[in-house]
Amino acid sequence: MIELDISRAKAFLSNAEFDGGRKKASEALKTVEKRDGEGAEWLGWRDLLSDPNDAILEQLHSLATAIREEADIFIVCGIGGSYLGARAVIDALSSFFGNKGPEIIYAGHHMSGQYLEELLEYLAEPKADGKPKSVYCNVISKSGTTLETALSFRFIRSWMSDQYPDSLQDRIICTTSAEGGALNKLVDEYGFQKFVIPDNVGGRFSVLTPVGLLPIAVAGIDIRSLFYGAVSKFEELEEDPQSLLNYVAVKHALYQKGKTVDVLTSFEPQLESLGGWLQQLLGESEGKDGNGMFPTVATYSTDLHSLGQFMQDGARTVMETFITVEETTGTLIVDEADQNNDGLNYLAGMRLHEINRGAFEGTIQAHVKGGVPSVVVNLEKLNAQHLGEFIYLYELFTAVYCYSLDVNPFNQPGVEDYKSEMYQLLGK
Ligand SMILES: O=P(O)(O)OC[C@H]1O[C@](O)(CO)[C@@H](O)[C@@H]1O
Repeated sequence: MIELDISRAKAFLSNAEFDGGRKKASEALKTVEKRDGEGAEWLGWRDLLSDPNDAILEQLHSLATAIREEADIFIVCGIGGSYLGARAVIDALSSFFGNKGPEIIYAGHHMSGQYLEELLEYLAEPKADGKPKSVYCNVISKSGTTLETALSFRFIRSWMSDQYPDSLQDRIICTTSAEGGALNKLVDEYGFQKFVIPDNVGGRFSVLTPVGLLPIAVAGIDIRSLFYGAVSKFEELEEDPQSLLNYVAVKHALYQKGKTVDVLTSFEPQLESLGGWLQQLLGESEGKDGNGMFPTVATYSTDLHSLGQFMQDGARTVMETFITVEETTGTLIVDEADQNNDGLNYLAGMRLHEINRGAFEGTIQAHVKGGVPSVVVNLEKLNAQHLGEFIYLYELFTAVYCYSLDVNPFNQPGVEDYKSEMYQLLGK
C-alpha cells in the first residue's frame, strides 16, 4: 500500500488556490481518459495495465532465469528511460553488498572513455577460480540511435564477439522498437534476441515493458509482483482518482505560487535511483515552453549536511517530496554502553529504522516551519508490489499534472538541441 499525505503542502495554499488547482486537475484527468490531448498517441503505458500480457511476463521470466544460471555479469546498456527504471527497482530491492546472481553493470549512459576501458578490462579479468567470466548484455534503445548507448554497445559487442564467437547470439539481447533504427539492423545482421518496445510507450514511461522488466528479472526480482502491483494501482485510480487529483491540485497551485523546484528525497539510500527515475519522468515531461518545476534528487540524512541549510533557510522557491518507507528489514538495535563516552545511550533500545524515522519527522517539521511545502509518499514496505504501485501512481500523476499546466507530457523536443549541436561539432 502507498499513502499520499499532501496536508503539509496544502497548508501553504488558500482554499481558492487549491480549488483552482483541483479544477485544472479534473480537466486534465479527463484529457488523459478521453485521449484528446497533445501527445495522446503515447498513452500506451495505460493499455499495458488494462490488458496485461502474461505471456511476455513469462517469456521474460524464463529468459532471466536462464541468464541468472549462466551469467557472472549482466550489462544493461541504455540511457534515460532505457535504464533509469530498471536501475531504480534493482537498487531499491537489492542488498547493498554481496547480491546473489549475476553482477549487474550499467553502461551506455554516458561517454566516459575511462569507464568503458576499465569496464572492458574488468570483463576480461578471470574469476577467482581462474576461469573466464560469463558476460551477457542487454542493449536497450527505443530509437536505436542514441549516441551514448550505440557507442558503448559497439565496444562491448566487439569485445564479446572476440570472446564468445560461438554463443554471441545467446548473450546479446536487444530491446528496441519493432522497426527502424540501427539496433534493428544489428538484430537482422547477427540474429540477436530481440524484445519490442511498443510504439505507443515513450522511454520514460517504459519501465513496465521489456525495457525495465528483463534487467529487473535478471536481478532476481519478481516482475509479476511488480507488474501486478502497477495493475492494482491502475484499477484503484480508475475507480477513485480523488487522492491523485488532490495531489495534482496542490502541485499545480504551488507552481502557480512561485515554487519552481521540487526536491525528491528519501531517508533510504537504496531509493536514490528511484529519485533518478522520477527526476526524468517529471523533468522531461513538464520542463518545456518555459514551464515546469525543476525536479532534483537528494538523499537524507546525508544531504542534510550539504543541502539542509538551503532547504531550511534559502530562497523560498522549493517544495519537497519525501518518499518514505514504513517498515524496513534492518533489525539493528542500539545497545546500552557501560561507559557512555560517545553520549549515545539516550538512543539505547531503539532500532536504527526508528532513529531514521525520527530524523525524517524532525526534518519535515523543521522544513515546513521554514516555509517548504512538503508532500509525503509512504510505502508500507519496500517490495516489488509497492514499487509497481509507485511507478503507475507517478506515471499517471505526471500525465495529469502536465496537462493541468497545458504542457504535452510525452515529447522532449529540448533534448534534441544538445544532440544537434554535438553532432555538428563531431562532424556527423
Ligand atoms: O531509448 P533511446 O531511444 O536510446 O532513448 C533514451 C532516452 O533518450 C531520450 O530520448 C532523450 O534523448 C529519452 O527520452 C530517452 O529515455
